[in-house]
Amino acid sequence: MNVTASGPATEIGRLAVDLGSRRYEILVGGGLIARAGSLVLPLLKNRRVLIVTDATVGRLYLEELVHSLEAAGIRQDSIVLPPGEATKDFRHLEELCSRLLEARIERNQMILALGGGVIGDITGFAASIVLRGVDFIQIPTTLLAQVDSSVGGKTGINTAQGKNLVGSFYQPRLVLADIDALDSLPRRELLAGYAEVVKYGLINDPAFFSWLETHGADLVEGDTAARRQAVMTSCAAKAAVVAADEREADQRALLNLGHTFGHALEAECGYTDELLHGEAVAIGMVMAFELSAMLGLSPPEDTARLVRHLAAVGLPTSPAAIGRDFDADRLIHHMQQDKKVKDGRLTFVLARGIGRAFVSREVEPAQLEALLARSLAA
Ligand SMILES: NC(=O)c1ccc[n+]([C@@H]2O[C@H](COP(=O)([O-])OP(=O)(O)OC[C@H]3O[C@@H](n4cnc5c(N)ncnc54)[C@H](O)[C@@H]3O)[C@@H](O)[C@H]2O)c1
Ligand SMILES: O=C(O)C(=O)C[C@@H](O)[C@H](O)[C@H](O)COP(=O)(O)O
Ligand SMILES: [Zn+2]
Repeated sequence: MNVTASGPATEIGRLAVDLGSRRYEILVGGGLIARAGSLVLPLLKNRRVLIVTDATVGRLYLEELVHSLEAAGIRQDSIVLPPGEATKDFRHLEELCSRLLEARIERNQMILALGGGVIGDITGFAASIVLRGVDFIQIPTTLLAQVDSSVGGKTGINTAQGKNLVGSFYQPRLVLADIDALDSLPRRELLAGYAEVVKYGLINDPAFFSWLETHGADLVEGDTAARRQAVMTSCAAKAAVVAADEREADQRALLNLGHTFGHALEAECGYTDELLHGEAVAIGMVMAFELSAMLGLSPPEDTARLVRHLAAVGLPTSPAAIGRDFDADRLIHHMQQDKKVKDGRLTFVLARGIGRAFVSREVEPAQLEALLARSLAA
């Protein structure tokens, strides 16, 4: 943990994702939506943009964004999709592409994705395929999107076979993370995003995990400085991984900690509000630590410490918290669709303790079954 984010809330924190000619900046601070016009202007080849948002975010922030663009002399059209994970599907992708084309989008125009991870993922994917590629900018409005989904260029949709199974690697040209937008976020959504923040501590930053144990509750309760610090630290961690391994040949898989289990739980819940992505990740991270402890790799005290912290802020820590019965075979069936499967073998992100995650293809089917039997009985 070496990013410091002091200074007034309106001061802009700047980070970069170093991808050579596709390098882009992540700007973090207050009031960025209101300043978006002047911030995006230098990247535009044409003074017309297309905004994609969802109905909830649109009601809250579209007018402010449009006003800021107009003040900078930028014309805009907007497309509003329904809120929620169910929007990340083929039907809405088709609708979005059609509406971009009906709006006569041109290759030299910019798309602005204003919203959470759902809007960022589907808009980024549409941007990568419409006219064979149009530039886009991420304006993330959830904690999850600010610390994770807006950075790194994973775009896509869910399919009947599983989570994010159709998509592309397509980097944005800029990320504008306006931390003031987090003030209107429902607590449940904020907590879901917090799970991905905790993930960075668990992967390779034990000092950040300790910092979260001290400041996490303040962050959840609305402490702007704590939010800014957490977004900066998370984005710096993600940017470093993405710059080193953009297409997940190797170490980017660490960012998937908790996701092999989490995505299987989400699939079983049908991508509804029953289980949010971040909640699934919280439970999945505990399961990854339990599996690591079961294999004698990680001290059981670290699993207990993780569970204590997640529970203290109000996140679920086991499948039982979801309130439905899961079948181990069905979860394994979903896991077999994971994009990390190689030569038919599941890949897991395990840990040797907090801050010491690693990628493993050594988990035997019987060990996974034993872990699931234990987790599902808890
Ligand atoms: N591409 C990646 O690297 C990556 C990383 C992590 C997660 N994801 C994906 O992100 C998605 C989850 O994203 P999410 O948690 O942001 O969900 P989301 O986009 O569904 O947003 C959550 C809810 O909050 C509302 N909302 C958004 N901003 C708001 C605000 N400022 N105030 C009030 N309400 C607001 C939305 O309308 C929505 O109802 C999942 O599909 C997940 O797979 C992608
Ligand atoms: O950026 C990454 O890489 C991640 O794995 C971040 C995850 O938090 C995110 O949920 C991602 O969409 C999962 O990727 P997937 O490849 O498992 O679908
Ligand atoms: Zn995730």
